Amino acid sequence: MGVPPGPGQRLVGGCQTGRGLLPAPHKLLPPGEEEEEEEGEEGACRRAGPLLSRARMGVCSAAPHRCVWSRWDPLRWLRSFQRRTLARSSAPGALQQGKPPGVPAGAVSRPWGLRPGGRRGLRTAPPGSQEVMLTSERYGVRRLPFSPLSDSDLAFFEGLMPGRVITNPEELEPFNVDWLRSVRGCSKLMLKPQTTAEVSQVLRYCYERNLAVNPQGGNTGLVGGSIPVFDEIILSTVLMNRIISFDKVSGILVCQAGCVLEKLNEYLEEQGFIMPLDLGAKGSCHIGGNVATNAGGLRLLRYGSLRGTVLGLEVVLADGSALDCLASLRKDNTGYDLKQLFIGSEGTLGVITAVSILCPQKPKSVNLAFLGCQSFAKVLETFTTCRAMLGEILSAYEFMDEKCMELVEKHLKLSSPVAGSPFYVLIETSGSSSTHDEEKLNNFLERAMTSGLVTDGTVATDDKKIKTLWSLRERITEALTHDGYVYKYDISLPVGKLYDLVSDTRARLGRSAKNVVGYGHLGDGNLHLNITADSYSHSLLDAIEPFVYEWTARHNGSISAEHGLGFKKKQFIQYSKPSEAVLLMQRFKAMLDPKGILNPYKMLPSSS
Ligand SMILES: O=C(O)CC[C@@H](O)C(=O)O
Ligand SMILES: [Zn+2]
Repeated sequence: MGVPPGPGQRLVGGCQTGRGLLPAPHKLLPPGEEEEEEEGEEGACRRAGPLLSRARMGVCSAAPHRCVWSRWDPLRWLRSFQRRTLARSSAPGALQQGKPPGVPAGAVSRPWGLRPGGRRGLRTAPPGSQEVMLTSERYGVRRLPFSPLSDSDLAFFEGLMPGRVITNPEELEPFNVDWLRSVRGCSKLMLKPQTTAEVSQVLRYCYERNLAVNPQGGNTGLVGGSIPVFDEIILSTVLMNRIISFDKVSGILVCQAGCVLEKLNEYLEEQGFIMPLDLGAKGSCHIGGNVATNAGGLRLLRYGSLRGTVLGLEVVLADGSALDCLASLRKDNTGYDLKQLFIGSEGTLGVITAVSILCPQKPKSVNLAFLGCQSFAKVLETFTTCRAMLGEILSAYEFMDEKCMELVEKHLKLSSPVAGSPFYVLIETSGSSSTHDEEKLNNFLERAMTSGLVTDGTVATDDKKIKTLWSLRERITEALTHDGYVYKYDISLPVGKLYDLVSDTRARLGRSAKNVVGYGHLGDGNLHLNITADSYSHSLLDAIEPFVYEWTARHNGSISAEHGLGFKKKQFIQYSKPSEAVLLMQRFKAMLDPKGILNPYKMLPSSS
């Protein structure tokens, strides 16, 4: 299904390097330009769709095959894009079966570089083989007076869930260290319940015995919230992975907390639906953990936060009592909305065992534009323009700076089809009519290019290319871990100020940091400021904190947009919440967990 070349244009077919053929059209060359043949091995070129490039020549070094793109008139391309849209819309059965970002059904991604099944393991070379320092030593934490684990405790748990009681230190190791290799605990026991009743029995026992418990999902958190600080018992949701029900009429899914986000999405896609959230960690993270941290991710701009899409929860409280608020209703105004207390409570108030969640229809048409901007002001103006012109079909607006792209290329060997700009934006549309969506996207792109908001770019409309482009953004976190020790900041700010924090931090740290990068969910006003160094250093940390938090508070931002406070940020909550609010949170904690056994040392400051 080729696309007819526009007047004066020659269509250059797929990358014809032996057997590896990219579906035509691969690229469009203006008249008079010769395609440069590059030496390359067999294989498919991973470059995304047609390029919008202003007078530039570059080489896509996607291994193992290399291809070339050439000088190019964006408007000519746009016109050809419009013609294709029209041609497609008049063809029978022209609806494009687009896919949302992420992996095609059946494929297993390795987000965060994780192996499935909750075991950490890097897709690429490990970021560092050094031993991770114990959190208690690095941060000077004192153990609270919980009971130590006894042989009779082990005998009780073994009797309760035979074969699902892990005590082997080697087996426990990956669950005692976070994926970033920045915090480490020394738990001697991990339990793998399968049912809510088992979670209930475990907690009842722990509560009576005064044993501390660390709930853990896919262990993909970035603030040390799911790793024990001392010897807390790890309560894993890994075997609680059953889908309980899905109602195709309402789109409401009910499932256990340990279901992996990507698996849920695959299950829903088969029924014509998707999960309302999508994260880089989707291949490993558990829905219970997503809800416990109120994870945001890449689709929040379109489908809103979990505070809106989660309709009900089942939670086991610290004393073992189960709270069944697993409603599957869009509307329910009977009393306080208790589930909201547990969403984002990071396992400190109860253990989420099941979730009821509202899922949107799978969009029939998805397009992705990856564009280069010459300044952050242009990134902002591009956002306001696309929001106005794309309206309801806009489903993601992500940005990243050139440093991010450099690191993704350097450490992961991914190649970007668009280069040479200080900023990049990724704009996704999701809708129900490809003709309508492409027309809107065309109009927007034309405006963005003719007005100079965007100087370079590419557009993808098929699943594979969309996925390739998304990985440039989704794998930044992974690339950063290969750059050294990473200091992470997940900040909400008035969108106009978003990048000032990156520039100010860069200027402040000078050469003491290896790299200071900024990227994130611009459409949600969420910046991911990441700083890398060869290794962890107290003095660098002192130069960053509390500077970043003070800066954020001064600009009315939040020091945790979507990652939570976990262990690493809990002492800084006052930069975003007044002391009265923190006090009230501590009172809720004391009421629901009077002995403080649930995820101790996390989220709330040690003393107010
Ligand atoms: O690594 C980070 O700082 C951000 C991770 C994640 O929230 C993302 O948006 O990619
Ligand atoms: Zn994020």
